Amino acid sequence: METIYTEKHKLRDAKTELCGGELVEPFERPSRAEYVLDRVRETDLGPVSDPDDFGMDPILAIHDTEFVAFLKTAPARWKEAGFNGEAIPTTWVGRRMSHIRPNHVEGQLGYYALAGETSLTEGTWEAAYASAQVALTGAARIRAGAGAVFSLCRPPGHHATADMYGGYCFFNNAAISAQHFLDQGAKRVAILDVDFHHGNGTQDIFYDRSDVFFISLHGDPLETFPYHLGHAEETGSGAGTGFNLNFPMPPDTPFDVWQAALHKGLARIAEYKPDVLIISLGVDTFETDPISFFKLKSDDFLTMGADIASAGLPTHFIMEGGYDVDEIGVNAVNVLQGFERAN
Ligand SMILES: NCCCNCCCCCS
Ligand SMILES: [Zn+2]
Repeated sequence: METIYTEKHKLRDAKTELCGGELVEPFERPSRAEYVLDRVRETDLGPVSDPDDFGMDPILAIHDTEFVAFLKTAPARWKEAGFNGEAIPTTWVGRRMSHIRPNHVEGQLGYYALAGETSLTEGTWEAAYASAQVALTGAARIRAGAGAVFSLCRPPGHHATADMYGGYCFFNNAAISAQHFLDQGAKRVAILDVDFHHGNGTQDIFYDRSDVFFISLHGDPLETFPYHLGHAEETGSGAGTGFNLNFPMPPDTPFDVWQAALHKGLARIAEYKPDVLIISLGVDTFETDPISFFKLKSDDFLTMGADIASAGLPTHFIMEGGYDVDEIGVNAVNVLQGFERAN
């Protein structure tokens, strides 16, 4: 299986994350992509290629122009406003408050942020742009006939909506890939999000549409991030009713319970008959992941990959989360190897 990767992910190198009332070293750090790349090479998974550049249009097909411009200018504006640390929001649109966008960068941070752990820094925009190109290049490989491809995206994307960032995400790489497939002639795209955290951004983007079927297996939002979306009763709206499927699961969920939900999701994907399957591949479902609470073991990721292969669809794997840095390479590539062996 070919891997698409770029060194430009290193431009996203925030020094602080707000966690537990402290500024800590971010969990979403450059070494994550390097561990995965090392494992790709160690296992001879396949060639590693640089991304092509598809420009801004596929990003703007998903994200609002003002939001994209904000991400680009906010770090410099933050400094000009006299703040010394990295740009972290401190105010949000509370209940029954106005949705008029403030002028001041401090107000705009809360207007565009859905969470406060993710600092905005110089280089973030460029890294997010490059990550989207990694996704788009993977999509192009599938369109050119590849049965499967791995877009080693960093920063991740599944928490980003059309006009909000957070949860370490800025541009929604899976959504950008899905829209690109549709713009290039696909009729139906399924996105299966196996990251521990609900893909609130991807759900939000396609919630009222039937041409993208979004399925997510994740920690119950009553107990974990993103907290404010991801419940089972969220099944889509308008034309999208029935094309959104959430499987929230409790703390300490073991693989057999998780896999039962996967099989239900794969059955619904088979009924939907998509032209392509996009996998939002987060491996923070791992038993020792520092910010999650499922109990998958490394071998379970091999089984996960084999189960995904059983769908028999062209499959675009897009890297999302996974934070137990040492193990992230083994677990992510185990999914890809399990997929390959089953094919
Ligand atoms: N103190 C940790 C809080 C983490 N909150 C954001 C989690 C984003 C996961 C992206 S896959
Ligand atoms: Zn996650």
